[in-house]
Amino acid sequence: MIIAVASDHGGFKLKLAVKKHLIDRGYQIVDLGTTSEESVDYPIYGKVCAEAVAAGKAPLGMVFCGTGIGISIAANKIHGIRCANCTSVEMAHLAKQHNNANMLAMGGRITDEELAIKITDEWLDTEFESGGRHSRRVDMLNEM
Ligand SMILES: O=C(CO)[C@H](O)[C@H](O)[C@H](O)COP(=O)(O)O
Repeated sequence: MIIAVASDHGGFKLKLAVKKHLIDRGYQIVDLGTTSEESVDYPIYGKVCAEAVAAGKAPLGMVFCGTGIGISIAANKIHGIRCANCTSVEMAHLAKQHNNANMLAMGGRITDEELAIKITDEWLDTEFESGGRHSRRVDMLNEM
């Protein structure tokens, strides 16, 4: 499976760590930037990654900034994107089980690499609980 990833400068190092883990797990990664810790603007990278997911170039996307907040806000501007900014394994579990989040955001200045990898694995390995109230609510989001 392909996963699109992107970050600003604040999430750059965490993106590299998570990217390595994803490659070790057998995923194919499309890295849409940034390419260093030089200061850049997170809306650009949230948008480009979300557009790749919305266009079907990758079924899932991951974005990283200093807090995960700005880049997730940017990603959620794109139709069809449900980007969850997660700081715990439980949030990652529910983001997939209830919200069917197709993008995960994390903050390089908030979450250390070890926890970020646990959050990533939980999000990837949890199934969406489809067919009931959660499907109805996700359908409502998709209609907005
Ligand atoms: O967290 C972020 C946006 O929500 C960014 O990654 C930055 O950390 C934040 O905007 C601060 O930016 P700075 O230019 O590195 O001070």
